[in-house]
Amino acid sequence: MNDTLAKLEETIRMRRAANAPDSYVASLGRNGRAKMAEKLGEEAVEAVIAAVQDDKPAMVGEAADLMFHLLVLLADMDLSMADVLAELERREGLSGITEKSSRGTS
Ligand SMILES: N=c1c2ncn([C@@H]3O[C@H](COP(=O)(O)OP(=O)(O)OP(=O)(O)O)[C@@H](O)[C@H]3O)c2ncn1[C@@H]1O[C@H](COP(=O)(O)O)[C@@H](O)[C@H]1O
Repeated sequence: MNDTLAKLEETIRMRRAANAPDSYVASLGRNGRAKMAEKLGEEAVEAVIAAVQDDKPAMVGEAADLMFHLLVLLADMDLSMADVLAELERREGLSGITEKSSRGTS
């Protein structure tokens, strides 16, 4: 997994465990999963708006917010980006099989 994502996941895990009052991650944890999911939805909408407006700097910022809030939600569900990447790799493997079979090779 990418180092930046791995480091951020570790920071999120530590902040959740420490539950410090000044930690944004901890405050998301205290507000509960429904609120975390709502936050992810808001960030997704902001990313959609940036894309429709073709605003590349805004898109980079919103995509970063989106990924951060996704990692927070995954952590709350005791999941991680490794689980997501494993699923993407599984799909990549499946598409390889489909491509081969459509070319008539086994
Ligand atoms: N990567 C991030 C990150 N990306 C986005 N955000 C926060 O996510 C929020 C984005 O929501 P909005 O754009 O809606 O802004 P907002 O209205 O201020 O947000 P709310 O108060 O409504 O939640 C902002 O408050 C950002 O600061 C982040 N907050 C923290 N991190 C990372 O998490 C680490 C731990 O943070 P703490 O828990 O605060 O120590 C930090 O060192 C950073 O590496």
